[in-house]
Amino acid sequence: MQAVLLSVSNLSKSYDARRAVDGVSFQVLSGQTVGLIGPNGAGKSTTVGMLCGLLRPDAGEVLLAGEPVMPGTCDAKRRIGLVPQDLALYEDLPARENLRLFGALYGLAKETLNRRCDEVLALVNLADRAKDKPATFSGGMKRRLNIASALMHDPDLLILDEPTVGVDPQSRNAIFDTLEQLKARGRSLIYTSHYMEEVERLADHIVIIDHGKVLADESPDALRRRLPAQAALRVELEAAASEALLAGLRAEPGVSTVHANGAALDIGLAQATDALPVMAWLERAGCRALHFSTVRTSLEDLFLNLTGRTLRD
Ligand SMILES: Nc1ncnc2c1ncn2[C@@H]1O[C@H](COP(=O)(O)OP(=O)(O)OP(=O)(O)O)[C@@H](O)[C@H]1O
Repeated sequence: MQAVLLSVSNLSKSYDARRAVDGVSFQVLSGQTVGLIGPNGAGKSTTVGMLCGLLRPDAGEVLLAGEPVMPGTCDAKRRIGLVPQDLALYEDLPARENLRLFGALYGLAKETLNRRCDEVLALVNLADRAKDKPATFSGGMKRRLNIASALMHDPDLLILDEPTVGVDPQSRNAIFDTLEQLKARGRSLIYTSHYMEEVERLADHIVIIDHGKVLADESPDALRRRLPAQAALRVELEAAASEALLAGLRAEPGVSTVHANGAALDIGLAQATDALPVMAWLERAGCRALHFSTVRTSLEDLFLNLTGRTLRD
């Protein structure tokens, strides 16, 4: 059985009257990747700040291998690497010198510094740009260097706060390659995002957070089993449907959910094959469809189902 590396219990934090994090608990097992997902303002960055000991919780505690992580403590924090949402790099210092600086801050000896620079530059695929300044890098390359700097002290747990914001698709894939390599080497990761497909790709376990509270804390497979619909029928009608019609639609066999946004209907179906009977029902009810499509549901739909809102506005 995997040992518990990080244990988060009942974390809470308010900014004045606003409760940003409200009783958050979860665990990260050794070697596990946990995806922390929620919309803008859900409380992810505030949680991350407390996990790294940068922010003091109002209540609750964070233990890394049994040791408390708090502002002012040191030992446990040395085992954590943080990739913050905002880039933390010196633009006019060559990439390798940036890394040496971060390594020196962690007290690495000279030989270890040089070796780790080579290792992490190779890991993030920037070995050929070691002498160049970040000021000449693309957004994605800067992100990769930012990840490299958090890895200099070879942490057991790497925490990444929305590492793909402003990143081109090629660099995004390079970031995933790096993280997959770290996973294969047994490192533990916490990855925050408001993109479910990113979290699904990497995470062994997903914690869904909204308004500072944990809504779900399960494996991707267990979450998928909670989806009320396996497919969705999206229909654009000529005019908005009446409440009576929506109620009738909800009562139809095979229909699990109906969300209406003006003339657009998003109909959750138990099976993709329920789409045709539902279209026939709409026609019999006198609704003219201008456009329709069917899609397989994804974990993004689970968030919609749990909160009535989409992950991104
Ligand atoms: N320093 C601060 N002072 C006051 N309020 C804050 C501060 N930092 C965050 N908040 C508020 O706390 C709530 C949670 O914010 P937080 O940044 O933790 O969420 P998030 O999920 O990381 O969002 P995003 O994806 O936009 O970064 C929000 O309502 C935010 O406005």
